[in-house]
Amino acid sequence: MMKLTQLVLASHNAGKLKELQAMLGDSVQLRSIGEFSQVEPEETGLSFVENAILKARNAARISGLPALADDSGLAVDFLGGAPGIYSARYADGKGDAANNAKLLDALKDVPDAERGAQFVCVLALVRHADDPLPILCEGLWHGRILHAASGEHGFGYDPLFWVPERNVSSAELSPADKNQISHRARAMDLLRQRLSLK
Ligand SMILES: O=P(O)(O)OP(=O)(O)OP(=O)(O)OC[C@H]1O[C@@H](n2cnc3c(O)ncnc32)[C@H](O)[C@@H]1O
Ligand SMILES: [Mg+2]
Repeated sequence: MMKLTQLVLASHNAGKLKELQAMLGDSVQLRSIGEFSQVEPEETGLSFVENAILKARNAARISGLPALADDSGLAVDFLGGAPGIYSARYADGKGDAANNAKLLDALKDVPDAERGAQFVCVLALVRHADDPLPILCEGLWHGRILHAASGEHGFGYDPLFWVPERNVSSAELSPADKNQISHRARAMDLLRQRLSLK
């Protein structure tokens, strides 16, 4: 693998950029695809892997730089793994607050024992738009869906995600703590190994 000093992050989500740059440290500079284009590609894949590759190729094509994409979401056991790859679009694109309200409603009266869920993160790295061998790394984070939102940190579904190993919601973890144990942290650990960073 060539030495990477600059990567474009194929994401319009500021929360992801912050977390991924913090995890990478100074070794690699992450530039946002927002510097190059405001148009978001349609996420037409049927899996996190397909959507991550699609976003990475699109960003590499637009920027001319090697590209990293993060496709992630929340899979809720009681909902058969939904919202899954549709997590960002769960409430028809109305945003995080609407997504969280819809999830709480879908789990109304569901007891704690049946509220298990996993955050999923797939990172895809392509060296150029037509790269025939994207690097793929995944991470899972097991927890439970709370009955009400709690905490101010993070983004997305963090206020509803109970982290059993810490007894807090993931929005109550400090950013540094979340970045040690999250689905994204696990995927990034693998990516760093693949790239011989560390
Ligand atoms: O596609 P890009 O531009 O990267 O940004 P996005 O926000 O649309 O990202 P996804 O398509 O991967 O959808 C991810 C969804 O899962 C949520 N999500 C992912 N990681 C999360 C985390 O660490 N904490 C809370 N919610 C998370 C996030 O809020 C979105 O609703
Ligand atoms: Mg998206």
